[in-house]
Amino acid sequence: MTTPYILITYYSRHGSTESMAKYIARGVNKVGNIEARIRQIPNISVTSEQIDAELPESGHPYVELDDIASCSGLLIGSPSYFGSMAAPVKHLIDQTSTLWMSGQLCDKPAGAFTSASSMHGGHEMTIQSIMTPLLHHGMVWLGLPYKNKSLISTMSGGTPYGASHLAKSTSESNLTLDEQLLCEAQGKRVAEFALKLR
Ligand SMILES: Cc1cc2nc3c(=O)[nH]c(=O)nc-3n(C[C@H](O)[C@H](O)[C@H](O)COP(=O)(O)O)c2cc1C
Repeated sequence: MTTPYILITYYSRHGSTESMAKYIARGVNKVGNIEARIRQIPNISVTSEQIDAELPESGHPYVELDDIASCSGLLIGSPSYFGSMAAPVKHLIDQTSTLWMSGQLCDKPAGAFTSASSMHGGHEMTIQSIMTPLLHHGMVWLGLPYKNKSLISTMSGGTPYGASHLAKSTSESNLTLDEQLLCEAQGKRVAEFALKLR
């Protein structure tokens, strides 16, 4: 029997959201009997003729529809772009209509995480923008409960809707300890629920 996995898929241009994905995977892998699968979301092109390379130049492999279809839980990460998910993330989600019709994601746990460069620039809104389509899929939305003390102590990212990182500059991807702990807590929670819901 294959080990169940939580798919952590993200888009990241400057590394912050990718960094969060790694901490979230740590939380998943702490649970046991379930593993983290990290996949990046490819960028999209402004010219429809351009074909992306099949393999990314660096980092995690590109996500495929099969990764999404067979996961036991899903965590999607996006930088905050104008208070919403980045276009490549929406583009990926818009390719999941076959999974919506077959109900393959229904009753599976889900969450989202984001990196944003200003404190009030849309952390929560970005996470909520990802929540909407995943609710259409019938997924069971999981936030971050306040029993995680880092939600109170954080002076940067971290929301009850999902993990976030405050990247003070575009290239700043170092998470604070509170942000790291919240990422881990989110991964662990989704993994635990995935095992309960199976
Ligand atoms: C097109 C664009 C729009 C952005 N919009 C926002 C925004 O609305 N709020 C915000 O706080 N940061 C915004 N940012 C900053 C990014 O969210 C931030 O740099 C993020 O940490 C990048 O994540 P990455 O390192 O994973 O690429 C924007 C950046 C770009 C390029």
